[in-house]
Amino acid sequence: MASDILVIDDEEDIRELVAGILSDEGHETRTAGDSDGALAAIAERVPRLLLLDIWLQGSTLDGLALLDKVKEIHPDLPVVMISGHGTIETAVAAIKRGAYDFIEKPFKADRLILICERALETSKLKREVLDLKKRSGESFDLVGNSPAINHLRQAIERIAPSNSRIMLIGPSGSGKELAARAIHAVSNRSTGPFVSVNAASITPERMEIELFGTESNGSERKVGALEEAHRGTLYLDEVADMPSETQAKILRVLVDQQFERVGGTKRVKVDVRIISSTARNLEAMIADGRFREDLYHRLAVVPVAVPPLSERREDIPVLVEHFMQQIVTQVGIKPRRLGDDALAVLQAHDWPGNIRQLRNNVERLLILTRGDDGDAPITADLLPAEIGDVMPRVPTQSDQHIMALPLREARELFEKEYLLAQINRFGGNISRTAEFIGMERSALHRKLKSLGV
Ligand SMILES: Nc1ncnc2c1ncn2[C@@H]1O[C@H](COP(=O)(O)OP(=O)(O)OP(=O)(O)O)[C@@H](O)[C@H]1O
Repeated sequence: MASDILVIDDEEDIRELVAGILSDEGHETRTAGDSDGALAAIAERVPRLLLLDIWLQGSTLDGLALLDKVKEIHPDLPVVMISGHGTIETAVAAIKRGAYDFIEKPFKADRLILICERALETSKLKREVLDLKKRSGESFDLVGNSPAINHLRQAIERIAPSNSRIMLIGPSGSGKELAARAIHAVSNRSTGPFVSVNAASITPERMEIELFGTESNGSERKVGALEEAHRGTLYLDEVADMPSETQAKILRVLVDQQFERVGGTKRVKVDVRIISSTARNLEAMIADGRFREDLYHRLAVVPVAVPPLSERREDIPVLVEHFMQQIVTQVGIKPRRLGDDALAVLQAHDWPGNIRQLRNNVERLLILTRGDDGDAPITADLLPAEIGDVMPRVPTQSDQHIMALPLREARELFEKEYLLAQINRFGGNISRTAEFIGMERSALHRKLKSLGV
């Protein structure tokens, strides 16, 4: 990986030696003997990596001061410090101030090359992650205009600025984590970390290590999620799956605002806002003694309901559009139009897996049809059978095949199934159903009555 590297050292022979080794590896190198020369070179063109001597004799700024200055202007530019014998402590201090690593003089060429390659690779990965985040259109905006999602949005705006603990209650895939991220993003902790712990995917034995971390427990040393989330938000996903011992410990953290690492004795104080979530009926679990009532009251200071997708079907068209855009940019495929029939099926389905399941289906459709004619709309027959099943299959409730029925009965059966599916699609709204199927509202009412619906 050829890169532009700036070597800053007051000793000319070291400068030239380092630059020579790196040039032999195919890198483009520039050199500077003091801080003014270095800043001028950076201003001319920002290099990909700086190699910076800690001692810069006869220079306006010494190595550490120059590091601070560089980090102020280019926080993402990686800097490797060159330390002489006896300046190791300063080198360690430099790392705390943002340097990537240090190399001690005298050094072997291999070691210099390795450290530089690593610094360049890490910085490249960081840039790629940022870029991917941008391209994936990752945002914490809740898409939708239904009364249900508007209500949720208002609740988020109202509760985000306070520090109160929130419990998000809603079925799997309904957007609880997204809501938690949205709360964090508009809270006054937004510049702090958002750390997510999924209680359902961690074994009970690992749970405490994940949450509290360990203090030199043999070879393992781990910073726990609570510590990681200091000055930010800790999202505890599916709290109902937390083992009872962990429940007791979490309760103590909430009461004392401090905890001990696994195998440790020191009390660690943290400032963390906890947002928790559950898809289960915690009240029933409390009644059965499977969840602590005192913990529930501490976590659910503000309970917020996240509605299932079946209660906000009117959001389905905008959600589909939103996911299409997202997937098209992520996967790098051409956008497609969804036919009215496919949209009708998607809107009529019950979505037990909620928004996540809808997103998966949009992705599947786009991938399946990527080689097809880009202008033709995607039709309903491409949807998997379990999604298409909501469309009236005639006859559904009768045991008899439709061909065994006289026309009047077959027509009535069809009308009943068709109307039920359409009404369900419009969330039970008769006016909107009537408008779509092209009937007067009063006529539809009469029809439903005559069909015994
Ligand atoms: N209102 C929304 N607008 C846009 N995308 C959404 C919305 N709600 C959810 N999503 C997307 O749907 C997917 C599932 O959401 P999320 O992970 O937040 O659900 P969850 O309720 O936390 O699920 P689980 O309980 O299984 O952890 C994510 O890709 C999320 O970005």
